[in-house]
Formats: sequence, structure tokens, C-alpha cells
Amino acid sequence: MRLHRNLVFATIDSLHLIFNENKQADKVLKNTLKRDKRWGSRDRSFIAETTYDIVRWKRLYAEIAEVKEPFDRANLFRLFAVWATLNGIKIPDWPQFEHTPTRRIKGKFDELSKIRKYRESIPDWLDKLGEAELGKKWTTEIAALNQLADVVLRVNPLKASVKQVQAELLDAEIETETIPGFPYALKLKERANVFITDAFKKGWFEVQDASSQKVAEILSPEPGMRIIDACAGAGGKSLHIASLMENKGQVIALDIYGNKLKELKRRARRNGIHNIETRLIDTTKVIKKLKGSADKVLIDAPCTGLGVLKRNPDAKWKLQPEFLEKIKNTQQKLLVSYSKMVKTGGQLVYATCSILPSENSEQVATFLSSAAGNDFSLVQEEKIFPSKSGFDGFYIALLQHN
Ligand SMILES: C[S@@+](CC[C@H](N)C(=O)[O-])C[C@H]1O[C@@H](n2cnc3c(N)ncnc32)[C@H](O)[C@@H]1O
Repeated sequence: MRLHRNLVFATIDSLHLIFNENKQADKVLKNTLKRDKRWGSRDRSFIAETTYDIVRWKRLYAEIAEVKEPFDRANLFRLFAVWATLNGIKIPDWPQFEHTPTRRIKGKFDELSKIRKYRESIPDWLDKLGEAELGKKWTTEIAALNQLADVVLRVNPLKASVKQVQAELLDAEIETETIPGFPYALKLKERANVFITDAFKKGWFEVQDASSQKVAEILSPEPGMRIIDACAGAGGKSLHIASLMENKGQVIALDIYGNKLKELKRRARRNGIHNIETRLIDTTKVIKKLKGSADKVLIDAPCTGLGVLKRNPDAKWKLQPEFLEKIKNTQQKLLVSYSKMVKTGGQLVYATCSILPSENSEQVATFLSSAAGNDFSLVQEEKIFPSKSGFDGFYIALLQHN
């Protein structure tokens, strides 16, 4: 592979914004990729995939390159040189790459790969936390979380069948395959930008990881029910729930951010869904009004996102130990407060995209032993680990209101 100057420069610029200006990787790349209209899909993939790779392996590469944050431009080129060398790409004779010690890079890689926190490229605190919470399992899970994520679609049965979506995408030269056990899922055989396809614009599918598709399945919504999605965000799960309800009944989508709910409405229109009502939680009254009113409530709780590091590797660097403590507090509060919206005989699903027991089963156990959880009992608990599933890490608990 021959390296092109403007693509490498665009990658370096993106890394500067992510590492030194604390910008979110997906947002940075969205902007970078707008920079040159002449870039084709291969050029775009190069920038995006290389940037994500260097973000994923930041600690390991920085250790090999012997550079420390904040990275100046020369340091960023050194990180890039490590990436290129380890990927068998010839370093061009540009001034930025003068004196790249190719041989030493490979030697240091072998040496550092013996130590988990370098091999898996994670901060010390996170490595300690993972081991304290998951024991030996941590080694396999963090390795799985460093693999590139598959692109998985969820077919919208209100608009198309799985076969129809497969055929239409094939016409656009995008090959997909079904995933056993996931009735609406299609996995892309190769990465592609599905957002520009007609099938996407017609609302035939959404991009949603297979593990995430389990949440609505376990909630098992039925047409005619009243379901509250209490942390709906931009509606990944709300859309799934509404489609399973065949547009009959009511989904009330709540969140504390109005812009996310606005995006949810836009997505619902594209999906041909008209039974979702959004409500902004701007006072505690919003929740009080819904007391005892729902057949089912979903709490897709805010969390560390440690189960989705595959698709969000910069979380390794942005997460802080204090955030974990704060978010655990919020999770328990949400369980206590939002469970009140479930009617007697109804059900509650608590889900996170984390693999830490302290955000998952321990939260549910604390809730069940509290006064608020007294009337609830645990029916089903799914701990989805990326090493086993091959998809994102998730936790899903189904509770019955007796
Ligand atoms: C894991 S995300 C939800 C993802 C969304 N359900 C989906 O499937 O696309 C958690 C959401 O909880 C929201 N949130 C944070 N604090 C909240 C609170 N106190 N009440 C309700 N939602 C909250 C966040 O804004 C975020 O959208």
C-alpha cells in the first residue's frame, strides 16, 4: 500500500483534535471527511479506519514511539509510523518520517505485548478495575473489545422483510448475512456506508448491534400495550419496540435531552412509525404523572459504555474513575424512581451497554433489596459478553412487578 500525503495529513489532523482537544472521534471524523469532495470511498475508509486504529492503540503506540501527551505534530507522525510499520506498510521518505526506527518498533511491540495494559492499550485504573470486577474474564473480554466491530442492521418489519433488504442492498453491491437467533438482524460481509443507500432512506432498516437488538426482544412488547422507554435518547430501542408493536398501542419516549428526542422523531418518521410520543423530563412531575401507568418500562440506563469499546475506542481515554462512581449513583436512582411507572402485574427491563457487574447485576440486587424494589422479582438476566457473542457487551434484566 502506498501512503497518500493528503490522507495521512487528514488522519494526523483528526488525531490532534481527538487527543489534544478532547473532541469526540466520530464527530471529528464526520467533519474531516467533508474536507475534500474528491476523496472516494477507499480514501474515506483509510482516514476513518486508521484514525480509529491509532485511537484504539494509543497507549501501546505511544509507549513504542516513546512519546507523551500532549502530542505535538512530530509525535503524531511517530504514532502514525508505528501504526504503519506494525501493519506492514512501507514508510515513505517524507521529512516527517525521517529516522523512523522500523526494526525497534517491532521489537518493542513484542516486548510490550507481554503486559496486558500495554497489549490491550488501556489506562492503569481501567485495567485494575476490570480485573477487580471480572477476574480472569477481563483478559478475554478486553481483548474482544479491542476487535473491530461488525456492522449490523436491524430490519424494520413495518417497511420491509429481511429478504427484501438483503436483495436491495445486494443491488447496491452490499452483501449481508443473517445472524442465527436474531430474527431482524443482518450483518454486513464487508464494511460499507449503508446510510447513503435508498433502503436506508426509505426506513427499511436501522444500524443497531445484535446485542442491542436483544433488549426489545426481552422486553417483548405487544400491540396495544403502553410502553415507556425511560432513557430513550435518539430512540434506537424505541423504534425497535414500536415496530414490534406494529404501530398499535403507545410508546412514551423520555429523556433529559430535547435534541435527542427531536432526532428520535425524525427517525420515527423515516421508519413509518406513528405511535411514539416523546416527553422531555424537565421536572420530576413528568415521571410522577406516569406513576403506575405502563405495561412495561425500559430503563436503558446511562453507563460507562465499556461493552461498546469496539465501536467507541476513544471511551478508553475519555472515561474517568469518578464518572463510574457518579453513573452508578444515577443508575440506582433511575431504578428507584422510574420503576414506579410500572403498573401492578407489569414488567421492567433494566439494560446497560456495560460488562461491569457493579453497573449491572449488583445494581439490580441493590434495587431488589430496597423498599422500592420490594414488589419486584427477577425473571431473567442476560449477561452478554463480547468474547462469546462476537457483538457488543450488554446486560439485560427483566423484572416482574408483583
Ligand atoms: C444508553 S443511552 C440510551 C440509548 C437509547 N435508548 C438507544 O437505544 O438509542 C442513555 C440515555 O439516558 C439519558 N439519560 C441520562 N440521564 C437521564 C435521566 N435522569 N433520565 C432519563 N434519561 C436520562 C441520556 O441522555 C441517554 O440518551
